[in-house]
Amino acid sequence: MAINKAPATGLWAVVPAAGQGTRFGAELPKQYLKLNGKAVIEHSLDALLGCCEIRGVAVALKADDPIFAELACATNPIVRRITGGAERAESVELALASLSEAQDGDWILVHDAARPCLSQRDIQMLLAKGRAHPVGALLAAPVVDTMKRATDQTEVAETVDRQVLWRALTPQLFRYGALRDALKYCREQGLPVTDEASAMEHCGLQPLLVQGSHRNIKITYPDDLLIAEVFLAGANND
Ligand SMILES: Nc1ccn([C@@H]2O[C@H](COP(=O)(O)OP(=O)(O)OP(=O)(O)O)[C@@H](O)[C@H]2O)c(=O)n1
Ligand SMILES: C[C@](O)(CO)[C@H](O)COP(=O)(O)O
Repeated sequence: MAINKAPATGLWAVVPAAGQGTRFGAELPKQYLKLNGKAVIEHSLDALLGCCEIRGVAVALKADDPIFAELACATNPIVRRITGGAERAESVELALASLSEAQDGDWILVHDAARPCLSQRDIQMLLAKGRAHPVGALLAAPVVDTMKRATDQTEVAETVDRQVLWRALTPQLFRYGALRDALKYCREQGLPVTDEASAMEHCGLQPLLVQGSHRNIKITYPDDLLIAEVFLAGANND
């Protein structure tokens, strides 16, 4: 893999793309579905590759993935492919391990392949605020609905104060060594990790929430693809 030359502390990216897209229910994993003429994952990678500070991008794929290699972004010299794991956290851990040139103090952006509407503005804001924070940061969006806690019978137990509730987005930005250590600790302890911030939280750390665009959706269900089409078409007005 060629490496972008950049001074000082390094910046690298990891893209978990080894999911099946079970909830989406398409024949292909959702990251390979067409969105405005390109695969979903190409949009996600293009956003990262637009950040010229990034030295290398490790993409975690399912074993024997036949599709990624056919995409134009697969030939980008700073993109490397690795085989992911059964869970997203395992895919991220394996991708981190493949970045053998990275130093413990370098920064890592972890971004879902399934989030194709990431803007340069959000990447730059996350980098500026996250690198100034001792732990690191994640893009996030405040919840917009009234939030209820449910009983076991799916009745309302209480209304939860939404002022303190945020939706976790990606990218998430952490130091290479600290993130590797946190993911390893959670794996060994059997702790649930649905995003990188949760691994850091299990280690007693408090990542910074950086408010990002509500357009940075994760493709989960078929309707999300239609919404992403509209968001991408209007991306210049973001
Ligand atoms: N074992 C896994 C599972 C998920 N992912 C990636 O993590 C991101 C977010 O996961 P999610 O939206 O849950 O994707 P899927 O696991 O594909 O979806 P589903 O849960 O509906 O099967 C996606 O880019 C997905 O490809 C991964 O790299 N490795
Ligand atoms: C990392 C993530 O995108 C943050 O919202 C999300 O946790 C991954 O998706 P999942 O649906 O929880 O697997």
